[in-house]
Amino acid sequence: MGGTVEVEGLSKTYGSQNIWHDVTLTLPAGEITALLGPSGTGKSVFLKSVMGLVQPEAGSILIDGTDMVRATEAMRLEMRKRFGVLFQDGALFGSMNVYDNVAFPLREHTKKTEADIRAIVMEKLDMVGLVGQEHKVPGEISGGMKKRAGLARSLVTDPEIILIDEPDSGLDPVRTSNLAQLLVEVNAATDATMLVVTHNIELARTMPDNLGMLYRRELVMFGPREDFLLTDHPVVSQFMSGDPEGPIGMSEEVDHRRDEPVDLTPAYPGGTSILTRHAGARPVEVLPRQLTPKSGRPRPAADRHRERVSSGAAQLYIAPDDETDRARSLPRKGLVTRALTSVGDLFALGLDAIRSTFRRPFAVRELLEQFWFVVSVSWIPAMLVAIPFGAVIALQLGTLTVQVGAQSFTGAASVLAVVQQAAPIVTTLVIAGAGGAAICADLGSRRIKDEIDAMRVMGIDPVRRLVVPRVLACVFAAVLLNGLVSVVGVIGGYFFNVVVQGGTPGAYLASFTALAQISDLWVGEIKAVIFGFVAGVVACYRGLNTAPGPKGVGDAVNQSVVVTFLLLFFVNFVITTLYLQLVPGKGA
Ligand SMILES: Nc1ncnc2c1ncn2[C@@H]1O[C@H](COP(=O)(O)OP(=O)(O)OP(=O)(O)O)[C@@H](O)[C@H]1O
Repeated sequence: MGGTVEVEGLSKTYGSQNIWHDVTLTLPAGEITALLGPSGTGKSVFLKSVMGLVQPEAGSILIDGTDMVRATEAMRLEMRKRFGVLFQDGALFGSMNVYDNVAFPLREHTKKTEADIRAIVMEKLDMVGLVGQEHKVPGEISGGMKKRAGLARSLVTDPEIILIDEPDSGLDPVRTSNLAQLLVEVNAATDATMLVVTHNIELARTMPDNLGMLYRRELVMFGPREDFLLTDHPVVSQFMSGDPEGPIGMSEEVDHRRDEPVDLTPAYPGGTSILTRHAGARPVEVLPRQLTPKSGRPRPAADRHRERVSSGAAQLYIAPDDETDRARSLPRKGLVTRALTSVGDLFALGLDAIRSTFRRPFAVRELLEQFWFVVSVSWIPAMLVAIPFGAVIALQLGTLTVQVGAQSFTGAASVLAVVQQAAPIVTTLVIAGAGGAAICADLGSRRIKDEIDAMRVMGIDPVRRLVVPRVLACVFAAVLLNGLVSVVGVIGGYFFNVVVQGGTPGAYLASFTALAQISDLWVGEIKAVIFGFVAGVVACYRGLNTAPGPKGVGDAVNQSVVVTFLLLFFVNFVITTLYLQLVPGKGA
């Protein structure tokens, strides 16, 4: 049987926006519970809080004794292995076909053979009617198929708690009913605790054992279907009948701002229920029929639920009308506080990436793919920039040394300028502009498609799986390209100094060997390592923290490139100053 989820006094804010506060409810073990509410009332935020993906400011979420609010990320990753989650659009990984998507949690968390994995995957695909479609990638299947594939993936590890975000979104009524029936069959077969977020009235009437409703930042009602569906609470009955008249308006923001209390007198006096109104002239005094498994398999949760209702253990909760709490608004964090928080989070991600580099299993394939990708998009621009850069430095220094009568130092000055300064900066600017921007866009679009959250709820750490390979790819690519850019820059400088400005080849090389030392060459590569690391961490940080929507991804890419450039010049200044102070020049 699935676990019990006990939510106590839970509150969540975003900036100054109070999403909901003091939410208290219990998801009874093995039963199906639906959470309803108009758009924007924070149903998805609540679901993510239960998964530990969103951090509420107050309250607790106890799952068999573990508090998801206070648990460390490592504990949450472990707890989430007990969850199966179906996101709104399935949150399938776009780079894998349906089969690999469904097999993913088994490959990550079990030592099963491929033959065993195949048997489980095909059984789940059969359950959701997707046999024959397993070789298609998410871009080739319909919204409904994505949902069913997401459901199959959420079931492969036999989860104890199944969380489902809007199973009906984007589906026609028949497929919605089929999916609801499928969820009931799954509940009968697994006895898992299920929480379904929806605003589909038919689904809410026929599927769950318990229902709750969020409205105007609070849980207005929660309890067994037998009571909830027969209530005359104006908010609940308006919502359940889809009536445009009533306390629920066009937008949650406007509803929030209204300061008058909700009128709790029934809109339809005389004890008529929402069901009566649904049936028009024919009064219906009984509950709508609840879906039962067509397989004929008994649903143990239904018996336990009946028992709880008849013994009086299951009670309907109705929120008191409390205006003061509702009107509460929180102070917004200042710009400086937000900037400092971002810098702190960026550092924390950098440290986490270093720590996670030494954790197993290491995503070698992802590293190789990312390294190849970063090098392939960066090497041509890097080379094209290196030649004029080397030439400009050689011409400038060549002219200057002639002016002061020190032509014999031209070689040393140009090579050191290219190797120590120009090459690492050029390389990393190109890596940040080409590779880093693409990494940021990739992670950002995965985030807005819920792929990152899907990974976390499967108990997989995105830092180990996604960030470490990308950061290391940037570091290795920076070292490799820095070497190439140095060579091309030095050759370019030699060509312009010796061929164009008439310098002597022997003097060019002799001055270099006389004045430069091996550490001068090393410092360039050390800079490349550090700059590559900075470019990779900033790109991943902005990608993983992208705001919702395509504009959010665009903004994140822009900020990632700008922030990397600023950091690079600052870090270069610090390293150069330290090097020149700490390492005496040859012959100094
Ligand atoms: N990461 C976030 N940052 C800031 N605000 C957020 C974030 N996620 C959600 N919100 C805000 O929280 C509120 C509730 O959003 P949520 O998606 O939970 O609503 P919902 O009830 O699931 O709506 P719908 O039924 O339309 O999906 C919205 O105002 C949304 O803008």
